[in-house]
Amino acid sequence: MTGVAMTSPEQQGFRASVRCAVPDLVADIEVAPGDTLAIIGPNGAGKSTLLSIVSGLRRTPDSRVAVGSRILQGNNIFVEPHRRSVVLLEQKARLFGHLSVRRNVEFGPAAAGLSRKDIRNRAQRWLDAVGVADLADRMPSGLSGGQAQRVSIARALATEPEVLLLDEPFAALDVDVAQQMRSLMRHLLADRAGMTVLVTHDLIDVVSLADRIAVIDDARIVQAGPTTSVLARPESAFAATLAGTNLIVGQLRDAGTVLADDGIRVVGTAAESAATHSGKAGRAAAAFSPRAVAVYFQQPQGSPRNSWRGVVEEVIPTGDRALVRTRCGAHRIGAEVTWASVGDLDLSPGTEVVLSVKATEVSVYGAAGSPS
Ligand SMILES: Nc1ncnc2c1ncn2[C@@H]1O[C@H](COP(=O)(O)OP(=O)(O)OP(=O)(O)O)[C@@H](O)[C@H]1O
Repeated sequence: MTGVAMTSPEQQGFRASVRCAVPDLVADIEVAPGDTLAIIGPNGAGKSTLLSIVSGLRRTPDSRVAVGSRILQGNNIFVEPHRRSVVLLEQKARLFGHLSVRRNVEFGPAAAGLSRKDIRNRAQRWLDAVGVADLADRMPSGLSGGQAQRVSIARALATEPEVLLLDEPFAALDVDVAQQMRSLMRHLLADRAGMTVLVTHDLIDVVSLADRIAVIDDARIVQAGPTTSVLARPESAFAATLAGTNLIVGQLRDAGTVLADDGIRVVGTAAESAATHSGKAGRAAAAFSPRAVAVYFQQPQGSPRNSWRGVVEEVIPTGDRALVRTRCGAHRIGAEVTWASVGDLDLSPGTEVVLSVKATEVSVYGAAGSPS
C-alpha cells in the first residue's frame, strides 16, 4: 500500500498514512464505517506508535490522517487531539481521580459544549449501556479494575467519537472480567457507525471484535485482510503463532455449538452467557488447542461429542512432540501428539485419521465479521 488519497468525499472511512522517522515506521491503514480493524504484531513492532500518531498525541510531519473528507493531519493541517473525534482507550483506565464516575462520563459531552440536559442524558445513556449506572456517585478510587475499565469505556464513548482506538483494552483484567468486557465491547461495536482500531495480542479479541486485520512487523504492515482469511493463511510468524490455535468459525446453533460452512459441527463450552454469545449475524467461533486434539485410526469408543474425519497433510516436529496438520472438510486442524503416537498410527501425509476433542476443551464465543 502506498499514499492514501485524502480528499475524496465519497470515502467516508478512516484513513491514515503514517510516516515516522524515530522509530522508523511506515504504515497505511483504512477502516470502513462501522468496521473494526485489529492491528496485531510482536512487541516493539510499532503498534502503539501508530495509535499515538493517529490520535494526534504524537506529531510527525509526513503523516496524513483523515475521516472521510475531514483532514485531521496533512495539507498543512494539524487538528489537536481533543478536536479530532478520535478517542484512545488504553489498557489502564485513566479516570480523573477527583471526579465521580458520573462526572468522568459527563466530561467529554461538557467539553463539547452540550447543554446541561444533553450532558446528563448522554452520560446516563452510556452509564446504563456499560452497566455502571449504580456506581455513578462513586469516586474512581472505590472501583475494581473491571468497573474502572467499564467507566472508561463509557467516558470514551460518551464523546461519540468517529474513531475509537483501543490499545490492549482488556490486557490488565482477570480472565473472567476480560471475557465480560469483550462481550460488552462486541455489542457496543456492533451498534456503532464509527470506526474502531484495536491493538491486541489476543486471538480471542481479534476473532470477537475485528472485521479485518493488519499484521505489523518490524514497523511495516506485512499482511492485511479479512480476519478469517488472515488467520487461515497467516503470512508472518506472529500471525501464524496467533493462529496456532484451532479455530472454526460458523453459525451459532445452540449455546456452545458452532456449525461451520463446510458442515463441521463443534460442540464446546460457551465462554459467555447465553444472551450475549452470538456475534454479528449469529456468527460464533470455536477455539481449541492442538494439545487437546487426540488422533485415532477409527472412530473412538464412547463416541466423544466432537470427532471428525481428516487426512494428514504434514507432520511437523515441535521438540519432544509432533504437530500433525490435518485437512478436515475445508478446515485445517492441528493435533499435537507424542512421537510414540506418530509411530503407532504410522502418521504421514495422506494417512486417513479420526480427530477427537472433548467439548470441555473447546471455548465458544461470538465472532465479529462475516465469512471470507
Ligand atoms: N519516542 C521514541 N523514540 C525512539 N524509539 C521509540 C520511541 N517510541 C517507541 N520507540 C521504539 O519504537 C519501537 C516500536 O514501539 P511501540 O511501542 O510502538 O511498539 P508496540 O508494537 O506497541 O510494542 P508492544 O506490543 O510491546 O506495546 C520500539 O522498538 C520502541 O522502543
